[in-house]
Amino acid sequence: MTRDEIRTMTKVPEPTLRRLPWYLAFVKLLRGKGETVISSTQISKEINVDSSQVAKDLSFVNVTGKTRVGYEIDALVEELEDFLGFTSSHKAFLFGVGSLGAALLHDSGLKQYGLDIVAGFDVRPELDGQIINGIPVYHIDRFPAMREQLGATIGVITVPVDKAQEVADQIIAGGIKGLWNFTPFRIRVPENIVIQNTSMYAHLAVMFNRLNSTNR
Ligand SMILES: NC(=O)c1ccc[n+]([C@@H]2O[C@H](COP(=O)([O-])OP(=O)(O)OC[C@H]3O[C@@H](n4cnc5c(N)ncnc54)[C@H](O)[C@@H]3O)[C@@H](O)[C@H]2O)c1
Repeated sequence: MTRDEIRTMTKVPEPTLRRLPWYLAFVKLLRGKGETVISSTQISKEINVDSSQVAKDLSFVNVTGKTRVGYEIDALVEELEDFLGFTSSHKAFLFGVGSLGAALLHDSGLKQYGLDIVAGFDVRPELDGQIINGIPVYHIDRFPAMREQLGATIGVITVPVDKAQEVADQIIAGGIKGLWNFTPFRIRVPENIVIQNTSMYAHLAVMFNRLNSTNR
């Protein structure tokens, strides 16, 4: 079996997937400063991750470092972006154009990372037909037709917590395959559906807890 075949068959550990964007951001910064090569030791020092772990993480990506020289930065950036799915465009719909949903529609950074929100949906009639940051907003009733027309397969969920499951069921039935859930509700999904829960507040709780224990 070739190295590439082994790579595609191996399930990438989630911690690796979480660390790789940190490496990417760092090497892009270095590239901006005119650097052309980087070693895993340098990445390790900057990101504060063991250098053998950095090498192991990068072994999932299609790059090979040269002994005592390291990785070519251009190639590393290109391969990391490609590997992380940031170079291809993933079409998404956003459900719940309230305070968080509208803020996400305003975030142009998502597109740079490969998430292209092509429409927003809400139940409030006054939002139907509005354009936010170039993105059209429709009444949720128009979801089946728009799904057919625009072909998005990812749903960003920013509805009130008590509506999360209902909206998820509705959009999965309509063909959505991946959910990026911002609500604090643990949405249940069929096995073939990918779900990613994201909470700023969970990170905040970790920070508060650490602050309390370090400043005691
Ligand atoms: N993950 C995070 O870090 C984070 C941060 C902020 C808020 N949240 C969560 O995000 C969600 C939204 O918060 P918010 O402050 O933007 O609330 P909000 O009330 O401002 O917005 C919710 C929107 O959803 C719409 N909505 C209600 N039912 C709907 C349905 N069936 N289909 C489509 N749209 C529907 C409402 O009309 C409203 O516009 C909440 O669940 C909140 O807990 C998460």
